[in-house]
Amino acid sequence: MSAAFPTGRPGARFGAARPGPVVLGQNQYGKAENRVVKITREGATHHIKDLNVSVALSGDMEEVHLSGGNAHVLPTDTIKNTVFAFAKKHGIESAEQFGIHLARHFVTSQEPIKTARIRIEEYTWERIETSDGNSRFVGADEVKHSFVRSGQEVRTTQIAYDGTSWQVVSGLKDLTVLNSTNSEFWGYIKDKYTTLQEAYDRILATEVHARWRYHWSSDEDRMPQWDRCYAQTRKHLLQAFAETYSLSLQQTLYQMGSRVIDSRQDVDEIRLSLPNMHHSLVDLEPFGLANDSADGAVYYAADRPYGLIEATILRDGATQAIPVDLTNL
Ligand SMILES: O=c1[nH]c(=O)c2[nH]c(=O)[nH]c2[nH]1
Repeated sequence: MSAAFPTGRPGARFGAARPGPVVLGQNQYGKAENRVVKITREGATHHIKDLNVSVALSGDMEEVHLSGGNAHVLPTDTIKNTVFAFAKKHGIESAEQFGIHLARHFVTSQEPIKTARIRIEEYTWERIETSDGNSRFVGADEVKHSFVRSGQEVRTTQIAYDGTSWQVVSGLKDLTVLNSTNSEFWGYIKDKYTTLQEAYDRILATEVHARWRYHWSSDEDRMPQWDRCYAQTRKHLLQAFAETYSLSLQQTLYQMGSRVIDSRQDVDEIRLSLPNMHHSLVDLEPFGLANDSADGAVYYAADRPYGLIEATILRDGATQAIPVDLTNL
């Protein structure tokens, strides 16, 4: 059985006029967006973990929907409390590890609960460098307890567990990158609606939204080192973006995805969603100013509409399991 994404039984027939029995379709419940912040202390040096944890449980839940009998319902309030208690009791080694702990707990501790899906967003904080080089001392202790929230990407993970198998899909969103050259776009279809000029030296910028599925699916297998895997995958994405001489964002996307699949044996599939953050040269001719992509070029950064380039890159033989629409993950 796949732990992937619970689909449930087919839903009721649509159309109010149609006669026939009504059945309960896919259902799940839980507590969404538990904002958990944990501070751990090493002397005066503090560490921060800042998570947004959403829990969705499903299983033997016909009764509560059909008659309101709550005997199988673990209250969402209890679900919330469990998230906070686990942060205290077990710590947050990584978002993935924390999600695995929670999913295992819900599925194994309550008989009616058959599957758990834990979604986590992680926000990163950087230390604030103080005027004395971040090394203020109180007694013998170096004081490090001030942070600025990183404007960079949000780390994400989704853990799905059905009591037997695991699916871990991790990722990142809002990682903004830009190449100020080494990007062209030409040779495309031209019809009567085409006005786009061919570009032989353009800016290529995007906000990387990526989800990758780990090969790990069984407690029998060696578990990946989640933090290291995240850092390496992020690095491969960035390096492939920077190192690709791009003839289209589609080509860059494929290079980014295949770099991850080639370099990380523990990743079987990656889906990338890349908005093309168009930068167009401003026409400054009316002011007697030549403006081409040579030195000192001035661009207009349009924020919408934007091209949206999306694809899944897989290890040969792997099954595509990451949903096409990443907002549904
Ligand atoms: O890299 C690109 N891919 C496209 O499909 C496209 N379409 C477009 O107008 N500009 C671009 N750029």
